[in-house]
Amino acid sequence: MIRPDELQYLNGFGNEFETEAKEGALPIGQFNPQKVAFGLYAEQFSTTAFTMARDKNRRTWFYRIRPSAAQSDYRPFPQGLMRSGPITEVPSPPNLLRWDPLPMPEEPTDFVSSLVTLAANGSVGVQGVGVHVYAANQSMQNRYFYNADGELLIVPQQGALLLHTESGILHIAPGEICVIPRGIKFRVDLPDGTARGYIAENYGAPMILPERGPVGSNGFANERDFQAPVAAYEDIDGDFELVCKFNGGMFVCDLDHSPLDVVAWVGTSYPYKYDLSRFNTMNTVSFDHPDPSIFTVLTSQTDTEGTANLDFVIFPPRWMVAENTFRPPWYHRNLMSEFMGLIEGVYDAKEHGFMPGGASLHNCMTPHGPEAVVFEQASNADLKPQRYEDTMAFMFESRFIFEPTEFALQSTTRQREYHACYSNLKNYFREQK
Ligand SMILES: O=C(O)Cc1cc(O)ccc1O
Ligand SMILES: [Fe+2]
Repeated sequence: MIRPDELQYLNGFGNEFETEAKEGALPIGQFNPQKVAFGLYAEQFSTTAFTMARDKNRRTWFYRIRPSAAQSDYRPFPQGLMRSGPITEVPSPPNLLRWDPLPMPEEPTDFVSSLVTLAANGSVGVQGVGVHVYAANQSMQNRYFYNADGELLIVPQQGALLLHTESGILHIAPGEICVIPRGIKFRVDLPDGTARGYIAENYGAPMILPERGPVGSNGFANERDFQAPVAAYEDIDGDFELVCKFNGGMFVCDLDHSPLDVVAWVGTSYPYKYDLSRFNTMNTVSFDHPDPSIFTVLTSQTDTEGTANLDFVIFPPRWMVAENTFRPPWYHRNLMSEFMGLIEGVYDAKEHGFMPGGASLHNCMTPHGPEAVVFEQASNADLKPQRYEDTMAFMFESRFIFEPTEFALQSTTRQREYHACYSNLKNYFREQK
């Protein structure tokens, strides 16, 4: 298996990149010459409408051994526990919800077969988000996958992923993330034998970097730290399956060659990775607890300004220095709905029960905040500078209510007593009267 240090990347966010695995494969000065070099086929791949504004337009030209059209008809593929928004199989309760990590499978299970939907919102393929988890113990064999319903933001929690994509190869380990555009074909190898993590399937506008406002021209996630792969191709014949998720359904077709046969590409739509430790965290150096939007890595915007389809927010290691301040998250009720996961360590609002690989869901107007014991500690803490170490929680935040799946509500991993973490909050007012 390829080692991470053998891979090369193109640095930057939102750039038009060009890369060729064989010198001379990229046409110069035009996109579709009468004959492409080396007998390659030209194929345009668009992940925004042709007419999208120039700064948001995403399309890539592939120069490949065979066009993607060289494939069989599709037939149904087992749906498993993969679901899409809207979730109508069970009513969505406004309850606080939390889950233990998904156990590793006992049977050989690859990335695609292991996908389980915990929640989804919006309308598949158009706007909204699907929230999935994976727990796999086998590399994908003779099988490739693409998602026609949205881009995939993959957040590994345990075990690295080696992603062989049409655009090239990416290695992501826990602490890194990647985004795979809608439609890009890929297969997943597991360098560590097993892997577990979270996925936000973004049906809406492709993710971009949030504005920096008065912070200026540097900080938060910096463009130069995003990495796209260089072109790499497989020229192999054989019996292959191409699985796809399309309009919420799972389908499969046959191929007699590898679909990862792109020798060169130029464009603005490509997978990219980001190391979360590169996030330049901003926070108060005086008092009070800022809104968590200050930790936004990537955002998918809607037509309503400032109201995201999906924000990807992290809670990284950082110094806490706020004076005369209750430092953990305050108690709150929000318009925006919050799905949270934990990559490693402990999250400051929840020292118990929110485990690496686990998840919580606090939907629109569902009240939450620090558990009772954290309230006691933080209200009485000596407020010297304190470094939060070895921790990385994240949030998928959306304007649309995350509807849990039937599996999520019925699963034995669901912590039915989660709400009890608030039951010991005392009436101090009466004591102090
Ligand atoms: O609910 C949470 O833990 C996420 C969160 C963190 C924070 O610091 C402020 C608000 C918020 O929703
Ligand atoms: Fe919250």
